Amino acid sequence: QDSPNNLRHEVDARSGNLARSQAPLQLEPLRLAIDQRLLLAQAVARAKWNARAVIEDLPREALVIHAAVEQGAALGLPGDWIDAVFRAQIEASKTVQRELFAQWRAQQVDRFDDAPDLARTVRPELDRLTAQILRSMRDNQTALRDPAGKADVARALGVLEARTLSPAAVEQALAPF
Ligand SMILES: C=C(O[C@@H]1C=C(C(=O)O)C=C[C@H]1O)C(=O)O
Repeated sequence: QDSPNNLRHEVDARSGNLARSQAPLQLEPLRLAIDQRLLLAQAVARAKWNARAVIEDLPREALVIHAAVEQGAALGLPGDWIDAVFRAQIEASKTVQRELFAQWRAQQVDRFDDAPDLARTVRPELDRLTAQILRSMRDNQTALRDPAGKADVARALGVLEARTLSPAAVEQALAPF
């Protein structure tokens, strides 16, 4: 109740910084969804490794972006913003996958016993995360698009479990924010 966060907002309110006190950042759902999407790249990579498939699937990428832009429009989100955010998530996912493939090639991994089904299991989960990312973008649209709030947003989103997997991928995923 008296968390540093609440105290900070009280101080802001008393000093007349109402805009800020009325709109505390609620970026935890967005942070989690971005993190989960990146972590899922491990499952994607395993499925592709077992199938001897290539990492990049441009028709699927176009579908992901198209669906996100359409769903985002229904939530009142601008298409160019959605486009940039999802292109970044896709590039980040491919970075994780490429790094894993490089490791597995070096270790001469043959096949995994426990690779998930990409189309039936993993992609539906990615689609669910797309919806979650869009909802939290809608819920925090003002804060996320305010250039003055960049540092706060970066702090709120910055700690991702996926960083242990690939710091480079995390940088890519967070770049549009
Ligand atoms: C995650 C995948 O790998 C790549 C990344 C994609 C994504 O992040 O949505 C889509 C297609 C692929 O280029 C996938 O194939 O589903």
